Amino acid sequence: MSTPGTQPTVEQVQAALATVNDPEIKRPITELGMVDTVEIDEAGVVHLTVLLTVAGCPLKDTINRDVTAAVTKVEGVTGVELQLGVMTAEQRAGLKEVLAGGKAEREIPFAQPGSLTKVYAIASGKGGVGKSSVTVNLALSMAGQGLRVGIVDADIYGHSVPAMLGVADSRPTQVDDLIMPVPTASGVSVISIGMLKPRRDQVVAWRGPMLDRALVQMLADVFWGDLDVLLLDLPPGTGDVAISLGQHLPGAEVVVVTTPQEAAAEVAERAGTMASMMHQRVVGVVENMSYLLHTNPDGSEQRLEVFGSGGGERVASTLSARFGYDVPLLGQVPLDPSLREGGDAGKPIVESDPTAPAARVLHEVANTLAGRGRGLAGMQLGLTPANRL
Ligand SMILES: Nc1ncnc2c1ncn2[C@@H]1O[C@H](COP(=O)(O)OP(=O)(O)OP(=O)(O)O)[C@@H](O)[C@H]1O
Repeated sequence: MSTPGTQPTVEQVQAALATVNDPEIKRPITELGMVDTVEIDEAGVVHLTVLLTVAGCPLKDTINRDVTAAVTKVEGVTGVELQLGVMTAEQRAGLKEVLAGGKAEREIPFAQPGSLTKVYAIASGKGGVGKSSVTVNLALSMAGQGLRVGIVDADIYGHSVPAMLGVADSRPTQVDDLIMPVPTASGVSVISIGMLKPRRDQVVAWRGPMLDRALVQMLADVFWGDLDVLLLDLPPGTGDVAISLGQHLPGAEVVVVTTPQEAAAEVAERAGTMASMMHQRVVGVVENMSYLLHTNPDGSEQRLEVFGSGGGERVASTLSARFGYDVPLLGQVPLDPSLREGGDAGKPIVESDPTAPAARVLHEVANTLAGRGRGLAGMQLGLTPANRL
């Protein structure tokens, strides 16, 4: 037993631990929430648990050595019993928050090589074809399967996603320069370019560099946590946002939304080609407003092709031929007043009327996209640097 006066205190041990940096993060382990428990017994032996960020951390020996050395130096310490544990997902989320909050340099988590988040950009040639409706319904359908889903609404003309999800009036909480995405009732996290404006009704003339900053802010300054899927609602066309996205997230894959109309299909092909120029893979085409189901007086059903037919098929086959890989038609979503009503009411059709034909098709598309694995097969290995285009 140590003599009176030399018994170390927990504070002294904590102060010693504060001198130990995590070797990878290069910040004190005490700041990172890695020190779990500290106890000192009567004999002056320090029993402590240090949590590693991931199991099998390759640098655990270094941490073990540094912690033991630092604590041994505290006056009165007669021994160190160090146990290494692993952070829970929640503790890791807390750690990430600490990191993102204090970071000067911004990093897009989804652009990091180890990112496990699938990123789908939903694009269209022209406005009003239902791109936002498709985005929110796919998100909710995937969330319904238990996936962690985030949406970035980058549509500068429409930014209608928050209203469709019932969070039109919500503003994101900000912790220092870290922005928390707005959670919806169904657990989807959303951030909209409209939320970055000081006032909702404010008109902003988004220009290239400003748009680029806004996109990076929505990707890097928002604490997304661990997402399985991130969906981006792009503005229609082949403009600045598509270029910025291609530069910042070349690994994003693109879903093209079109209507059956010839004119819509033609511009949709251009949006798809733009994505390919930015080395993004086009994973498929969704045809929306394909037909209206009409019940005849005799009870039989008929498909009224209000906007013509064949647009989705045409975009899919043109892009397949152009890129040399299969760009499938993922689904044909019928016109359905309850799809519009659901969007207007903040309760999209896959939740409000999940068995409606339109909802079924959207569920199918969501299943297809959610089921696509990661890997080189899904990546474009372009040789031209994106910023030269
Ligand atoms: N299949 C459908 N049946 C009925 N209404 C639909 C369908 N798809 C979309 N709509 C309605 O059409 C309107 C335009 O849809 P939406 O806002 O999703 O299009 P968008 O392509 O995102 O447009 P923008 O790019 O201009 O924002 C909305 O009112 C939406 O509710």
